[in-house]
Amino acid sequence: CAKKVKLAKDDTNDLATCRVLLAELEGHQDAWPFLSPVNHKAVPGYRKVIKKPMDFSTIREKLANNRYLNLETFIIDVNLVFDNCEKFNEDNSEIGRAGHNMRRFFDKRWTELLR
Ligand SMILES: Cn1cc(C(=O)NCCN)ccc1=O
Repeated sequence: CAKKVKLAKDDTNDLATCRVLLAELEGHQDAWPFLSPVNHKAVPGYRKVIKKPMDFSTIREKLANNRYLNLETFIIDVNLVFDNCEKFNEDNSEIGRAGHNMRRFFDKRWTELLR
């Protein structure tokens, strides 16, 4: 739009960008541990250790209900998924490795889309 303050970032396409990024995360072959909330009844210790659970289906729900203020608050939730994973899982484990792979993929994609 014309006549905006020069320093303001153009956030017009941020919602579409979040939807694209989330779809790509969900479609990744290593997304399986993160597609739905961790079942804390089936995973001993999870509820006590992880203070703010997050997963891709919860992010999709929040996006659909306009719960993200901007791209940054969306990225904070995506990173929460990976930070929780690192906290609870050994690096050298199936789920730990999936988390590292997904974080690497996400970092690459959002910088490509926004830089
Ligand atoms: C992200 N995460 C997932 C699980 C899990 O068991 N997910 C169900 C996969 N079918 C356990 C711990 C953990 O940190």
